[in-house]
Amino acid sequence: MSFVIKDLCLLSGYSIMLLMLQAYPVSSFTSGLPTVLVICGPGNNGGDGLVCARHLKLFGYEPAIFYPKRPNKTLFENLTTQCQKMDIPFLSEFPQEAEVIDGAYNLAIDAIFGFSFKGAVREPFGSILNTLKRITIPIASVDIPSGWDVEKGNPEGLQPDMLISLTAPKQSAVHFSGRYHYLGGRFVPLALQKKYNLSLPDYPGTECVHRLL
Ligand SMILES: NC(=O)C1=CN([C@@H]2O[C@H](COP(=O)(O)OP(=O)(O)OC[C@H]3O[C@@H](n4cnc5c(N)ncnc54)[C@H](OP(=O)(O)O)[C@@H]3O)[C@@H](O)[C@H]2O)[C@H](O)CC1
Repeated sequence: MSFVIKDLCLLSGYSIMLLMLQAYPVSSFTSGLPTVLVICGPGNNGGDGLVCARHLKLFGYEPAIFYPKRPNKTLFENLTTQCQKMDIPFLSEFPQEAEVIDGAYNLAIDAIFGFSFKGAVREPFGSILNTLKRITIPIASVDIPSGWDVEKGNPEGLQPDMLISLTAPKQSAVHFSGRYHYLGGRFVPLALQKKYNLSLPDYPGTECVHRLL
């Protein structure tokens, strides 16, 4: 059964936005605008970030995107255009100082790498992750904290406040120690659940997300 990646990115990105509304509602941002920094990587995890930014904007947040390595693929070009047409700013460079990020944003969304991350981090993402490790505003990681091994995690890596597992929690999720762990993406057909012996929780009613922690 082949999924259409773009649909799954769209569903995942929407699910991610729903969790933001639950865990970090606009009203909780006491210091002014609910500004959110979305850092997008070069693959589908980055695609999730683009979709999430667009939905956050619709719900009253003020996202800004840093997207340093953009694949020459129509899907990602279109997702980028959608954000541009919604006046979501794309940063031309990444603030190296953690204090600058802490001062300008109330939340960071880590949509850099998901389950295809492997090996030593290649630039510019090594520097980006080093800065993100020093910020004090909450970080929400999409699917897997970027820089973590999908199974073993990374004790020296990012320690996000929120983890949004997509489809099913990855093995590394056992190492997650933040406050919020959600499962998003109500799009796994029963046949696939049975085929991969996935024991996914039931989503109540019309919910697309499920809080695990
Ligand atoms: N695949 C699906 O069914 C869906 C996935 N979703 C989300 O997407 C990710 C997995 O997406 P994928 O595109 O397979 O890969 P990533 O986004 O995790 O990584 C993308 C690229 O990152 C580069 N990379 C990998 N390792 C490193 C490294 N050590 N240093 C620097 N860069 C690295 C690599 O690109 P290169 O061109 O540089 O080789 C990867 O291609 C999944 O986790 C979900 O979040 C959708 O949500 C739904 C469907």
